[in-house]
Amino acid sequence: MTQHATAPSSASPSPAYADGPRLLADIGGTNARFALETAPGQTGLIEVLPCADYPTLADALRAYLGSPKVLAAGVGALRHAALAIANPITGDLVRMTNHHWEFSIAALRRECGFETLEVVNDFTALARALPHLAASQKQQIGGGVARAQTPLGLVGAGTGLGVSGLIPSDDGWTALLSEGGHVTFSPANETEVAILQFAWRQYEHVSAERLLSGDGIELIYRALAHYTGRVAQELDAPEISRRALAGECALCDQAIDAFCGMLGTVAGNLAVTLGAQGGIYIGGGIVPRLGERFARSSFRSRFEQKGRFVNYLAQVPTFVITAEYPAFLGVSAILAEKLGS
Ligand SMILES: Nc1ncnc2c1ncn2[C@@H]1O[C@H](COP(=O)(O)OP(=O)(O)OP(=O)(O)O)[C@@H](O)[C@H]1O
Repeated sequence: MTQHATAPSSASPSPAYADGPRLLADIGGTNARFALETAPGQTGLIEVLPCADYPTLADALRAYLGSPKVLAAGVGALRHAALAIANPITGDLVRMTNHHWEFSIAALRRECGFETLEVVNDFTALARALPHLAASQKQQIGGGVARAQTPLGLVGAGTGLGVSGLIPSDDGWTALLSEGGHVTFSPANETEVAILQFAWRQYEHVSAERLLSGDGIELIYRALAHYTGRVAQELDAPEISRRALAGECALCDQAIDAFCGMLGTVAGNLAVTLGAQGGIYIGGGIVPRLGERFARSSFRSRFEQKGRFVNYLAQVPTFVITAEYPAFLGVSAILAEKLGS
C-alpha cells in the first residue's frame, strides 16, 4: 500500500461539506486510487492500492477505509461516494475489461452504507476534470492555441487506451462516454505496417489499444525486434521505457518513439473527428512517466501529419496532463452536480 501526502488544490479553503467528507475513487486496471474530499477542492488522504492485491473492489475499498491514516482522521460513516472505473457503464452490473473485478452498483452501495454512489467511466471523469486543470497541472507539447467554446479531446494510455471528449454548451460541458481506444489501428509508415502484421499473428482485430498501452509497448518492442532481425529480451513496459530513457537500449528507444508516434496519429484522428480546437489532452499512466522523451518524440509531428489537414492540426494545442490525480477533480465535479452542491 502506498501512502501519499494530502494534496489540497485550493488556496482559500471552502467550508467543509455539511454532510461529511465524500469518498472519491479512480479504479484502473492496475491501480485503485482513493481519496476523501472534505470541502470543495479539498481532497486528501490519498492512497493507491494495487488492484491485484484484493479479490474484489469492496475489499480494496474496505482496506482504504480501514487504513491507519483514514482511521486516524476519524471521518466516521461516509454518506456520498463517486468512483471512476476503466469500463463502459451500461447498467447496474460492472465487469472490468482489464481486470477480473465485477460488482453490482446497488449492492456495493448497500454493502458500504452509502446514500449516494455514482459510478462513471474513468475517462468521462477525467474529461470533466480538464477545464479545472491549472497551468501547472498540464504541459503543452508543440504549438497551437486553444479556441474557446470548442470541444476538447482526451486520450490516455495505461493498462488500456482511454478516450473521451468534452463538448461545450451554454450551461457547461458534456463528457462523452467513448470506447475510442478500440478503433482499428491505422499504421502511418512501413515500420508500423510491419508492426501491424506482427500483431495480426496474435489478434484478429488489432485495435489502437493493443499497441497504445503497457502491453502494447511490449508488443511494439517484440515486433520491432522481429522486423529488424534483433533478439527481443523478456522486458516489461516499465523496463523498456527505463532503458530507453537511460540510453541503454536502442531497440527500446525505437519502441518508445514508435509508441509516441502512433499516439500522435490517434490524437490527430480524435482532433479531426471531434473538431477539438480547444486542444487534445494526454492522460493515462504511461506518457507522464516518459517526461522530456515524450516532448522530443515524434508525437507532435505525427499529430500534425494529416495531409490536407496539416494546417488545421498545427493550430490545435496538445497537452500532457501532469496533475498527479486528475480524475479526482472530475469525479468530485460529477458528485457535486448529482448532489446539487
Ligand atoms: N514507466 C513506464 N513506462 C511504460 N509503461 C509503464 C510504465 N510504468 C507503468 N507502465 C505501464 O502502465 C500500465 C499502468 O497504467 P496506469 O498507471 O495508467 O494504470 P491504471 O490506471 O490501472 O490503468 P488504466 O486506467 O489504463 O486501466 C501498465 O500496463 C504498466 O505496465
